[in-house]
Amino acid sequence: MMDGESVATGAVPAASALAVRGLAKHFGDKVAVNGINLDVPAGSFYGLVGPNGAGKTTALSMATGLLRPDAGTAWVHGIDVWRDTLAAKRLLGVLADGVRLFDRLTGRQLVTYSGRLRGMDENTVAERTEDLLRVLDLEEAGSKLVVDYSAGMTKKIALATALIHSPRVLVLDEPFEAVDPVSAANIRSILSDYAGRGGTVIVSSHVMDLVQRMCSHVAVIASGSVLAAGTVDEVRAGSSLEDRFVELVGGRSTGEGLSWLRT
Ligand SMILES: Nc1ncnc2c1ncn2[C@@H]1O[C@H](COP(=O)(O)OP(=O)(O)OP(=O)(O)O)[C@@H](O)[C@H]1O
Repeated sequence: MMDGESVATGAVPAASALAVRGLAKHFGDKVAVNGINLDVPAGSFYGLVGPNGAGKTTALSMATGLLRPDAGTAWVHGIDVWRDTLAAKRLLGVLADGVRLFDRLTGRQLVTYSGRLRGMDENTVAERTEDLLRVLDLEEAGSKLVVDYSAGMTKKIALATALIHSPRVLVLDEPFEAVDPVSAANIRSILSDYAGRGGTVIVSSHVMDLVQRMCSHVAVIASGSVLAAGTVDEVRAGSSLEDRFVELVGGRSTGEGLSWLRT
């Protein structure tokens, strides 16, 4: 579907891994998300891009059962996120932006806790926790308190908590922010393998080059509305995604800039 066009209401979009219809949220006078529609095909690697304050985090929070929408709803594999929140959450792994972790636990304890909370058995949780710590280069840090982690380590341990139960749909808000290049490459290959095996990944990112290389689909959001959505090739329409993004969103300053900023 292009440009978030409206669809017939009433039908449950069961074919999509994640679908949202008419999703809206305002904070006081500020319209953060302005009635958006999106369809994320199952098995896709879906990028969500947009300028700062575009509404990406708000939209993803509403789509994953973390923030109640003013209007509209979301479905995960046909399950209404706001009618059957628990069932929808079982299918989801979420890396939320800025959500507090239980940071008085060690990394290993936090990941273990997430697995146990999902009802997984102890041995599987222990095995997967070690696997995750290893591929995310957190083996040593696993016995440190999360409160003492760097920003990148915190991002990686939060990602581990989103992966432990092998969800059908992963929703990751800026998963590469503050993460070093080697860990980022490891995370990219984990996510690509996962999508290759039928999982669905939705990532928000500001790195256009990464989205262009990594994602099969992309939606461009600005001022709470979807400006374009589809496969990456459809959206970039022969240009680079970065050029297309600037063209769609505008806002490049061409003036003199900060003439006083000099040595
Ligand atoms: N809890 C809140 N209270 C008030 N305003 C909010 C709140 N959360 C978000 N907003 C506002 O809603 C708008 C959308 O914010 P949101 O965090 O969804 O943007 P974003 O696209 O994720 O931005 P970024 O790329 O900078 O992370 C912004 O104008 C923001 O100031």
